[in-house]
Amino acid sequence: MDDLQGASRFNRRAIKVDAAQRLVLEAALPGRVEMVPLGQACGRRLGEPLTVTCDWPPFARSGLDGYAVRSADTAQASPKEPARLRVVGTVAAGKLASATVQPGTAVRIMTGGAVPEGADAVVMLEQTAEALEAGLPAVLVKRAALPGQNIAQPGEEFRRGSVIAAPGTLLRPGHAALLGTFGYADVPVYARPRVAVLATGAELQPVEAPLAPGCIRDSNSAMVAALIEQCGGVPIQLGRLADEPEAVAAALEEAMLQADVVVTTGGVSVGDYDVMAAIIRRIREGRSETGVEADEEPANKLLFDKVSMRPGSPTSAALMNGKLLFALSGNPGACFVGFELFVRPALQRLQGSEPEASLPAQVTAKLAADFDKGSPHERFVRTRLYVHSGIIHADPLAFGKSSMMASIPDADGLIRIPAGSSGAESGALVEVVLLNNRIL
Ligand SMILES: Nc1nc2c(c(=O)[nH]1)N[C@H]1C(S)=C(S)[C@@H](COP(=O)(O)OP(=O)(O)OC[C@H]3O[C@@H](n4cnc5c(N)ncnc54)[C@H](O)[C@@H]3O)O[C@H]1N2
Ligand code: MOO
Ligand SMILES: [Mg+2]
Repeated sequence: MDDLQGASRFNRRAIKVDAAQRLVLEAALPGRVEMVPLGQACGRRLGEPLTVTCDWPPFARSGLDGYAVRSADTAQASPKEPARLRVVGTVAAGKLASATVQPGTAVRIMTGGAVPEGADAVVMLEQTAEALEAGLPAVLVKRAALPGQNIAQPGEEFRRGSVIAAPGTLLRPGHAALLGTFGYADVPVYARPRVAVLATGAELQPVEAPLAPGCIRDSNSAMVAALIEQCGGVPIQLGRLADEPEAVAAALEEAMLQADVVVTTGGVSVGDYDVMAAIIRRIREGRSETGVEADEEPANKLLFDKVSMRPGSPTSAALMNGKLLFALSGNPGACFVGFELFVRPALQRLQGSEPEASLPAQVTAKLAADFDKGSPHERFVRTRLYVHSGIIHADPLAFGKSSMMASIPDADGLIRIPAGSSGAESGALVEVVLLNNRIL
């Protein structure tokens, strides 16, 4: 494997996590916009600004079941001396009144009904009594009504033309209510980024295979695919690749044709068969023969090939054929952390989220146990989070080594132990990167 030999294998320059994240967000730009039925829009990011299509409510609307009246007619009303009004019609929701409300009259009205002309208040049913006036239906109103009472005025909640939500907004069920109200049967949303997943490593067996000596099953592909789904992307699992640079380069070329982003795992360190390190080095040294080089923005460009962090220090990212390529570490813990810190923000950005908002949210938490740190790099420690007396506590999980996965399912966050420190003591305040932007 001559391509993997030589001094250039070792002169990778580590950059800080924040700088690496900035490079990723500069390279990841919002992608295609597509129309989806309203029922499928929640959880997607809006692709175009949507505006209010009519004043809301669109008509003066009763908030109660009762009677539409002229408030002046009830000014002297009391339980002892109620106002007596002739009932000249009924309005069900969805129907219009046949009569207007003239002095001395009322119209029976249901919640959501259009308040008839002439009325300026609605009296709730419980404050009235049915009566007769010269043998015709009438109502006794026992309390003075205030002008406007129990009526939602046209346009009081929304004005036509105002913005419902800006592009990049993550649509929630509440947005569905607004979009339904304003007639958006189809909604423009950012297309789900298609993300190819490739695992490298001759030791990797398919999940369904029995264990062979020296081999393990490929678990990273399933984890990365699930993470991609969680970010709103569409995973395209392309399976496992042997540690053969030409075969891997060809597979990447193929993957770039069908995906917006390619994620590989494994082979990114300094081992003899670390094939992704060789591919990334070709890009760094401008030796990639593939792709058309644009004048301004090269189609093949290294973003970083080492990050000052643990786990995941050899994590690399590049543009290849103009597409984002993330080469995550093979160690499951490092693979997971690399995804959260770099791939997730890229997928958010591709779906229109603002650069700053694309980064995982961070909270300050109280450390629930001492944490000793062996490495001089910034450390990302998988942790459980819980709230006690209104304060977020971070309880570091056992089995947190880069090569270990036992702590990944229980992790709610990643404690950031700064570079240069020797760890942190129980009770100290620490910064925690949230996983999937959720505390619990
Ligand atoms: N001499 C040095 N050795 C290593 C260094 C170093 O700086 N100098 N860095 C270490 C660090 S840190 C990490 S992290 C790993 C990175 O390894 P690679 O990204 O090259 O990954 P592999 O060598 O392919 O595999 C590492 C480990 O993970 C297992 N693996 C790989 N793929 C999968 C998969 N799809 N599913 C489950 N497990 C997988 C693999 O069998 C290995 O055990 O390098 C250190 N070495
Ligand atoms: O940086 Mo590697 O991911 O520890 O172990
Ligand atoms: Mg390796």
